[in-house]
This record gives sequence, C-alpha cells and structure tokens, in this order.
Amino acid sequence: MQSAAKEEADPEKNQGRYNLRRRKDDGDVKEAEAKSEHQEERVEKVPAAPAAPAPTPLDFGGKMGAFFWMLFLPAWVLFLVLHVDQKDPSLSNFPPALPSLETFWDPQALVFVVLWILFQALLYILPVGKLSDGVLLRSGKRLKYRTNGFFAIVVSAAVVAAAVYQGVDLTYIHSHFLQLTTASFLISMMLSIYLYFRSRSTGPDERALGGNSGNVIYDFFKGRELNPRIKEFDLKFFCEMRPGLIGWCLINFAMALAEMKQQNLDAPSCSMILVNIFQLIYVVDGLWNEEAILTTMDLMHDGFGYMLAFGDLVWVPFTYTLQARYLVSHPKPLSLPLLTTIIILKIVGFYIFRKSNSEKNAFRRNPSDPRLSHLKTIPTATGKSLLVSGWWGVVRHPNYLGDLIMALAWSLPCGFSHLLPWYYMIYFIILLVHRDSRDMNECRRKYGSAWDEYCRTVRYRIIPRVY
Ligand SMILES: NC(=O)C1=CN([C@@H]2O[C@H](COP(=O)(O)OP(=O)(O)OC[C@H]3O[C@@H](n4cnc5c(N)ncnc54)[C@H](OP(=O)(O)O)[C@@H]3O)[C@@H](O)[C@H]2O)C=CC1
Ligand SMILES: CC(C)CCC[C@@H](C)[C@H]1CC=C2C3=C(CC[C@@]21C)[C@@]1(C)CC[C@H](O)C(C)(C)[C@@H]1CC3
Repeated sequence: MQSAAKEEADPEKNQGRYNLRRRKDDGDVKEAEAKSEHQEERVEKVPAAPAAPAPTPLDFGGKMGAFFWMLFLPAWVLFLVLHVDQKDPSLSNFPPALPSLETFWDPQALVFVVLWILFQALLYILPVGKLSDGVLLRSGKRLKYRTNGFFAIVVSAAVVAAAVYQGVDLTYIHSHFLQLTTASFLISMMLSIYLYFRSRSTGPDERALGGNSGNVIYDFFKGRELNPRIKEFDLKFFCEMRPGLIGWCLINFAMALAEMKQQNLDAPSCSMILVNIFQLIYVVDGLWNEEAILTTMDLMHDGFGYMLAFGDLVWVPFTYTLQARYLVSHPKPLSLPLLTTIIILKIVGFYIFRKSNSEKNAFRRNPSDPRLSHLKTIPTATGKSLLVSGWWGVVRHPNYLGDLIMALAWSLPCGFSHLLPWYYMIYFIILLVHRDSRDMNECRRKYGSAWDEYCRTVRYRIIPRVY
C-alpha cells in the first residue's frame, strides 16, 4: 500500500480509492475515517481521479432547447440594441423597425473589436502579476492562471484616457453600436466553431461533464472542452475576464460622453455617473479578486462553447451596458432620498457579494485556513466539505443575493418610465434562479446525502425566508 503523500502526488494510480485525512487547525494531519455529521475539525478526503465519470443530464431544455437558445439569444441582443435607440422605447413600440442589411456590417467596427481583443490578449500574456493555481482537475492536474486582470484594466484605462486626450471620439461606440455588436457576434461564432472542432481531439478527462451528450448542437452550445488552452493561454478564463468585462466599462464610459454630447452637458448626469461608477466597481472588484473566479461554476464545471463565448464577448458588453445606453437619450433626475437609497443598496449588496464569495473561495483554496476555523462544515464523500455556517449558512447562495441587490441599485437610477432599463434585473433573476437549480443538481449528484443534509440545515436558496 502506498503512503498518503505518494498517493496524493500520483492520483492517476488511485482510481476508485480515497485517501482519508483529518486536518486539525494546527496543521496536524493523520489518517482517519470520515464522519457523516458536523464536526469541529476539518475532514478532507483527497479524491482519486475517477475513471470515466457519468455525464450530467441535459440542461437548457435539452437538444431542442440548445437550438432555440442559439437562435433566440442573438435575436434578443438585436432587439435590445434596436429598441433602446427608439425615441419612446416602451412595449407599445414593439417590435423596433429592422434596419437594412448593410447597416449591420462595417469592416472598421470589426477591426476595432479585433484590435481590442488583441490588446487585451497582449496584457494577459505579459509576465506581470501573480500565477494562481486553479482547482484540482479530474485528471489530477492543477492548471496555473495569470491573474493580472487589475493590471489590465488600469493599463486599459490609461490608454483610453490618453486616446481621448489626443482627440479620439469615443462616441463612435454609441453611433456604431449595432455594427460593433455584429462584429463581436461574428468573432464569438468563429471562436465557438474553433472550440468545437478542437474539442474532438481531447481526452475524457479534459471534457466538461455537461457538454458531451453526443448531440452536435447541444455540445456546441454547452461547450465540450473544460479548459481549452493554446500553450499557456487559457481561452475560457481570458474571454470571461477580459475583453467583454473591461469592454463593458469602456462602453459605459463612451455612453457618458455620448450623453454629454447629445444633451449638451458639461458633465454626465447624476444617474449616468452612478451607473458608471457602480458597474465599474463591480468589474474592478472582479478583476482585483480574479483568483476567486477559479472556484466559480463556469471555470470549474462548464465547458467552453457557444454559450460562454457568446456570453462573454457579446452578451456582457452589449446588453449589460443597456442602462447607460438608455440614459444617453432618456435623462433621469434623482431626488436626494432616492439617491441615498440607491447608494445604500449598492453598498449592502456589494458587501454581501464580496464577503460571501471570498469566504467560499478561501475555504475551497485552504479548508484549514485558521481564519475560517470558527465555521461549521459538513464532510462529503468526495473529500471536499461544505460550509454550513457563516455566509453559506444564511442561504445556499448568499453571493447571488448580494449580486441581485446590486442589480437593483443599477436599475433604479433609470427610473420607472420604461421597462427596458429593468431588463438586467429581470434577466438576472432568471439567470441566477436557473444557475442555482443547475448548481443544486450538480451538487446533489456530487455530494449525495451530504448535500441533502446541507439543504435541510440551510433551507432557503437565495433570499432568507422567501426563496
Ligand atoms: N454578473 C453576472 O452576469 C453573473 C455574475 N455571477 C456571479 O458570479 C459569482 C459566482 O457564481 P457561480 O459560479 O454561479 O456560483 P458559486 O460561486 O456560488 O459556485 C457554486 C459552487 O460553490 C460550491 N459550493 C456551493 N455551496 C457551498 C458550500 N456551502 N460550501 C462550500 N462550497 C460550496 C460548489 O462547488 P464545489 O463544491 O465543487 O467547490 C458549487 O458548485 C456569484 O457571485 C454570482 O452572483 C454569476 C453569473 C453571472
Ligand atoms: C448568454 C447566456 C444567456 C448567459 C451567459 C452568462 C454569462 C454572461 C455569465 C456567466 C457567468 C458570468 C460571470 C461574470 C460575467 C457574466 C458571465 C460570464 C463575472 C465575470 C462578472 C464579474 C463578477 O465579479 C464575477 C463574479 C467575476 C462574474 C463571474 C461569473
């Protein structure tokens, strides 16, 4: 029989067996049997790589659903882009008139999008910033990620500021929004096709459990390969954290300039400043805590396919900026009580969001972290434990709760004249409720009775005593 240390170092040889370890906070490690009830000490089973894990059940309405979403999502983006441009973007003016086909296409817009992505790729590969460890993969490997997102947004901001100072007119982004969206859509489509074809030469350990049904359309949509890389360049991590996310802030800033131009203002309106600052804080926080993304669902479980490529490169930059775009031609003065309420909501939401995400990330990175020793946990048969007190003892997704409160603070500055700027709030509720149910199924499959015990202890999913 191999020693615990040797088994851990060579997980390939340990298929089907577990290495049981009980960790005390003083770092003492000894072999032990796992207990099934709550316990003071952390019990960690270091998992051996399972041979051929069962694929997960189909999601998003299965094969037909994937086909529907692939067509519906770009159509929905097009609707939002065109509808918000109308003088009166109310539901009674649905649908917006379709422009002529040639209006969709502008080669210059494509060049700008490509240059932006290349610029972000350059910042990503620079040997600046930390190299962070990803989670342990089924193959027993652990990937390294260059987490220099904060550096990337600071350099991007400096470059954009210099360009504006030199007289570059960023309101081009406002006037060519449709063409920029089309260009980004084309790039996301080409990327998805590339991802699908390259995934055919990957082994089972490199594939996501959820994107390998055998159905071309479903797998293309969901994504087959878990961590597609070109040498050290991680495509999923890069796309999720850089061009679209930083592009979101760039577009918001361009909308503030467009508002000043269109409304003949010396400075952006108060609502526009709030939306810009709030969303900038959200993005900067994500990049500052970039390492935490490595323990989120997308990075750990989802394959990289159309859904995420489109989501990262089109959906985020061109729909998350809707509030700023709306405000360009629909100014909203804010009363002092409303302004104060909005700011308080943002602070409360952000606090819950950040604290809960950091707590889970710190726990997943080091279950023996002395700063978390006061928290109760439930051991599971996979070797990982579940937090059952602290933020993750209040509801099962405290991070979603914080995110939703922030989303409310982003929509309120746009007022109640139209439903359109509330789109993000409505979409986000649907997205997070669906993500929560996807995650519940995945965790039940992974953790079995331990997950049921967690759900019995922490009864509510997102909102205490409500849902
Ligand atoms: N703005 C946007 O468009 C979006 C923002 N988000 C935000 O991104 C963040 C990440 O979200 P997401 O990836 O969906 O989900 P989570 O970060 O909540 O990750 C879920 C995973 O956490 C682990 N986990 C669940 N419960 C526990 C527990 N009690 N103790 C320890 N680990 C637990 C499980 O993974 P395991 O056990 O395998 O480690 C589970 O699969 C959230 O703040 C969310 O609001 C998400 C989607 C879109
Ligand atoms: C197109 C579909 C309908 C849905 C696509 C979903 C994607 C847009 C989102 C899936 C998870 C995301 C996250 C963020 C952005 C949106 C997507 C890509 C995130 C990077 C935003 C910033 C946050 O701080 C975060 C926690 C890092 C987010 C992680 C998840």
